[in-house]
Amino acid sequence: MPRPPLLPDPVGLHLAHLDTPPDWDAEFGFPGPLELEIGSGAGGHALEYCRRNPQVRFVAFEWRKKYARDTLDRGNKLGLRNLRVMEADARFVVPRIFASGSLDAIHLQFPDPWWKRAHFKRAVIQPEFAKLLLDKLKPGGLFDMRTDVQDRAVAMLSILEEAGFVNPLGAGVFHPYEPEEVPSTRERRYLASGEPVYRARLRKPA
Ligand SMILES: C[S@@+](CC[C@H](N)C(=O)[O-])C[C@H]1O[C@@H](n2cnc3c(N)ncnc32)[C@H](O)[C@@H]1O
Repeated sequence: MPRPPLLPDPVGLHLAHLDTPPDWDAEFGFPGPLELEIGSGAGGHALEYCRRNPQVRFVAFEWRKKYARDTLDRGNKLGLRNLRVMEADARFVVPRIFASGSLDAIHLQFPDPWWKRAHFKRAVIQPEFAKLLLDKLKPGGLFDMRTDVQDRAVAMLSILEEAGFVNPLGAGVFHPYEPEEVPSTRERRYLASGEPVYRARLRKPA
């Protein structure tokens, strides 16, 4: 009987297996700022951000195999040396592979497809994980959050501010749209339709 085809290894497995942070200079082959995206989906933000910012070493987490593999393939076709894609649950791997104070920025865009209140407990941003992300950022580092779900936006902002992130615009205040921002795949749809997007640009205290 023919053997069933084996699934390819998850993208980024060599990093996901590590118990301690790698030497990121060796991994990328050059020094520079280190940034993280959680839930990169179809990769619209990760790919364009890496293209515009070749000096940034960018690690994108996306646990769905097809999205992760497509993003990596498209990044390779574009010749992006500064992108790593991790097909893994960010909540379990981020704690191990980034040292405290090592990240210059964290990007989290339209994270939760589960927008009902009853589903809040499944959300990526929970109090403990928010504290962990704060620890991984450098002093002054950026947390860039966007979502179209108002309830989730308010809840995430409150959890992040409670964890110690500083909102330069004042607690609970959303950030206006900036035309030079790199839109995510999902965000492009809302920019075209004019539907509201709730944005926050928070900082770790310097
Ligand atoms: C609603 S989509 C948005 C994708 C993209 N950020 C955008 O704006 O187009 C959320 C994505 O996050 C991914 N995701 C959710 N939780 C995750 C986790 N803990 N680790 C890795 N990926 C996750 C999902 O698979 C999904 O592709």
